[in-house]
Amino acid sequence: MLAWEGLSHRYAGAPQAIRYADFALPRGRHLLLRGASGSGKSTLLALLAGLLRVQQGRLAVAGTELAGMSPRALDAWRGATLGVVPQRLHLSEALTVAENLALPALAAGQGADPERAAELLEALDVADLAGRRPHQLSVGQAQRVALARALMRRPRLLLADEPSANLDDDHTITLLALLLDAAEREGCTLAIASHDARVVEALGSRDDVAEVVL
Ligand SMILES: Nc1ncnc2c1ncn2[C@@H]1O[C@H](COP(=O)(O)OP(=O)(O)OP(=O)(O)O)[C@@H](O)[C@H]1O
Repeated sequence: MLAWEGLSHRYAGAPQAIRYADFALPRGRHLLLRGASGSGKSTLLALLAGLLRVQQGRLAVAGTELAGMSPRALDAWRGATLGVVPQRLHLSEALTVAENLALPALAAGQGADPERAAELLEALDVADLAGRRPHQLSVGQAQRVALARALMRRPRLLLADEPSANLDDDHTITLLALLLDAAEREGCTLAIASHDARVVEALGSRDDVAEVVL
């Protein structure tokens, strides 16, 4: 599902490249990417998502070798393969929850899928919030909506960058359970980047989670 070899990334003007030790995610495992601030977690997630181009080395995600793909091909691949729960949720305030869930399909030039949206909101226990706008949601509800949006197009890989940032202990534990449950139900692989000790403690001991420490 995920593997890289000889992978490094150098930002323009940076004195040196960030180098990643070779890694292959065992089948059936989720990924916990951890490391100190500035160690390169977000950069690696951006590479996995095809948002940064592979400059050096090889990177295979869900059976696709990303090095050498054109930006256009990467865009299409990303939309069909990945779901992303961003650190700041980026729900559109101008739209209702249901409309926010229609965005991924519309962005890909496809029709909205209200049945899929309803199914996900139900599974995430926020079915009654479909008509609300993001500012009318609690923190935990907004997290669920962002997760539902990430799952709309049935991704094979679900990426979450520092999902517990700004969450208290209870919300953090609940969110991790939601992410793991959703990955199980949807049959997708989860990749979480975090330097939060609570996340590391909750996920590090699970035998369905492999860790990469940067
Ligand atoms: N656009 C950029 N241009 C130049 N340098 C960058 C850029 N983005 C990140 N960096 C640098 O690359 C290194 C890795 O950054 P990255 O954001 O991947 O780390 P991180 O492990 O996700 O950190 P954090 O936990 O603080 O979010 C850091 O030294 C950072 O300063």
